[in-house]
Amino acid sequence: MTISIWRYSHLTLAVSTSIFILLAALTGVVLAFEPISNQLKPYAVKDAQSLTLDKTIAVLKAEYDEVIQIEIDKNDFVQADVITKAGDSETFYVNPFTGKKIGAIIEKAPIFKFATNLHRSLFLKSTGRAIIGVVSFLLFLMTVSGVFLIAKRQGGFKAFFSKIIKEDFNPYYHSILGRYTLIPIVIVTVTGVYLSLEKFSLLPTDSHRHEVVVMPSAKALQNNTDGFNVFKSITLSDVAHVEFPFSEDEEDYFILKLHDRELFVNQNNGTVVSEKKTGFVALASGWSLFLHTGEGSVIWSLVLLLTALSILFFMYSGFAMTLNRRKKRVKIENKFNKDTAEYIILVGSETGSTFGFAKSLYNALMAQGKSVFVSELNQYTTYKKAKHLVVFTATYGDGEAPTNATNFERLVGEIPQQNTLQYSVVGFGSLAYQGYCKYALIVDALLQMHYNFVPNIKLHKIHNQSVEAFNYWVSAWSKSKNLTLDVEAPLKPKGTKSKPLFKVVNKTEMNTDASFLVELEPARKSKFTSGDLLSITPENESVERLYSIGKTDKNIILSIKKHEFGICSNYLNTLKLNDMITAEIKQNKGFHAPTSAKEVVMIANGTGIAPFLGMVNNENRKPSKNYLFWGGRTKESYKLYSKLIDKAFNSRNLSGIYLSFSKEESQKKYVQNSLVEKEDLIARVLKNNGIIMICGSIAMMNGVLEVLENISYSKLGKALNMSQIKTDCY
Ligand SMILES: Cc1cc2nc3c(=O)[nH]c(=O)nc-3n(C[C@H](O)[C@H](O)[C@H](O)COP(=O)(O)O)c2cc1C
Repeated sequence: MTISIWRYSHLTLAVSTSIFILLAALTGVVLAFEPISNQLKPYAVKDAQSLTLDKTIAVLKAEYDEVIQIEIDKNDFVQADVITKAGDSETFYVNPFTGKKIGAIIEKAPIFKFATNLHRSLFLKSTGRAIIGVVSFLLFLMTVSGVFLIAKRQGGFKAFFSKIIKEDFNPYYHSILGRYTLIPIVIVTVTGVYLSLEKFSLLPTDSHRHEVVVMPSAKALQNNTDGFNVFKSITLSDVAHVEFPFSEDEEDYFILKLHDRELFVNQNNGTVVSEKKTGFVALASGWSLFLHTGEGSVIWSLVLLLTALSILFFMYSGFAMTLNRRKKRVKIENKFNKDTAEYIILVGSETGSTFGFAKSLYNALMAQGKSVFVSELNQYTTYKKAKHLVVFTATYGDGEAPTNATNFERLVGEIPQQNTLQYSVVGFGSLAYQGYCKYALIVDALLQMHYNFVPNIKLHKIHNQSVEAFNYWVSAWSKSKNLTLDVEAPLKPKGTKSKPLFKVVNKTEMNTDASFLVELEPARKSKFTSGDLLSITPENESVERLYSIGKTDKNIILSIKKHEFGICSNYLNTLKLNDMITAEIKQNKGFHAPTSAKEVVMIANGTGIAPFLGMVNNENRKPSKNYLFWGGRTKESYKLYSKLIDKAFNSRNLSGIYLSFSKEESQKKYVQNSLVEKEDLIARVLKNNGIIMICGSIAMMNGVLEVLENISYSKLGKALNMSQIKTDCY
């Protein structure tokens, strides 16, 4: 199978640099903590940034015998190198307002020293630095190829930021995180390369020179530095470093390294003798260092930390995806060649799973003694003896051809066949995408228009590699060919998570309201309770349908109303005993039976009774008094549930049941009417902090809430307390 150039580059770069990137990312995680821990030290003095330099110089001169230099680091800590009054030479952090010492210089912790060395040079000095520089560049290239892969996956650059459809955990989060960390990774890699180039002196040299501003005057105009205008106009936020004059010689200047320029200042009169602007290269070096290390900024250090962690995740998920793709790749060893086979199977596949289906068909046909040849759509060529063509193709991007099918359209136009072939196209896709099986439609149209091909059976689409849908196509196709094929389901790659299976252990007949009960037994041990939801997505459908679960023993009870055009209810109605279905249990904590209330009122209409059937038959529930109000059409409707209700009564789990029938001649009442009749009971439950649970239609819920509100006002003199109400209505 051809893999795209972008994926190939991305993977090759990842494999070839993996060990270095792993080391760089791991040490990057550690190093991100260094600026954070430094920033948390208490040496930054409030408002120091707006203090003017003349003030700091003055206090330092008064406090110490001699000041050699001051430096303001990335953390805004002011460092002074002084000779103390006791004659000692010392360097420490000072308070720039008072000149007093506030702490000793931070020693780099051994862990940070170790991580820095490993990160910068792998302990290999210049060789290591060069390797890291190159790896940084390769990581940048990997980011670029990653951008192209995301664009391809999304169906173009325009859709780069549109919603990513979740198929599996690794590809999904690889792409999602890739989009979030794209800019930080570009910054980290580009600055990494820049810093390496700087170390090897490969950057252009700074062309700026010191320019004389005022010639030094021989006459001392003023010998009072704190009065110098130039120092008054500079705040500490501008300063990186100040070197004090070494002697009283007029040729010895104050050397001020500011962020954007360097100044020489006459020590006697304060005139700026010469000035040098900071060049672009030096500015870029400063920015590169900051952006690469995060020094001085907790927020940027956190961004760098997350970026390094993401790189580790990319490595894990990228390799997991590659392994998974390899597992999916199916090898087919053709026993016949393209010119001797009667049956040709052409496959369009991006991640390999479609080959599994092709292999199943290949094996089944070979077992029948047929001559078969399997190949990729991009390998389309002439087939001398072929009479039947089957195309199995996935769709990728957003309705585009998978990578091994991109040339098919051209090839099919260029290459004529000797025979006329009967063809059938099967599309493998996902309903989650707008262009569901779109490429299969294109292939089908191309073959339809081609004079060498006649349709056999119409295009068949398969959602999410459904084996059932595949079997359905096999039986239709083999019937059209007068074949009896025994097709084995393609093996799912190891590690593919399949949805849980449930066995149908009971199913009632449909009653007069087209309602029925289904009892399902989970194939695997499952944790769920009444009130949770069961999500069912019928084959070939993308939209899930949620049903409220009633739990009896270890099984699930569903109450279903069959709607004329309801896909899911019709599907469930076709189930027979011992059929297996796939479904997912979804927790619905908001509708679990209360654990502490002494009295519970359960109100339902129609199939909304399902969770209550489970709750009132749960032997393990803490004893509470349960009252069930149910509304249906006729007495006949109720028969569906009567057995389970009687059981609950007999085991004393149900204290009262109040039925209302809307279509019964003798009654004609709704569940709301029963509530009004039992308003004393309702008021008592509300008053005693009981819980009222409602399940069924929204219309019923609205009517019921109105009645409850009225009862609360009239009987308790207050508004209904909604924290006592739980609903699950649709
Ligand atoms: C990134 C991505 C894009 C996809 N785009 C589409 C699409 O546009 N239309 C569609 O029907 N299926 C789409 N699919 C679903 C695949 O076609 C489907 O899962 C198919 O069975 C994969 O087959 P393969 O493993 O042989 O490539 C897409 C899947 C992925 C991962």
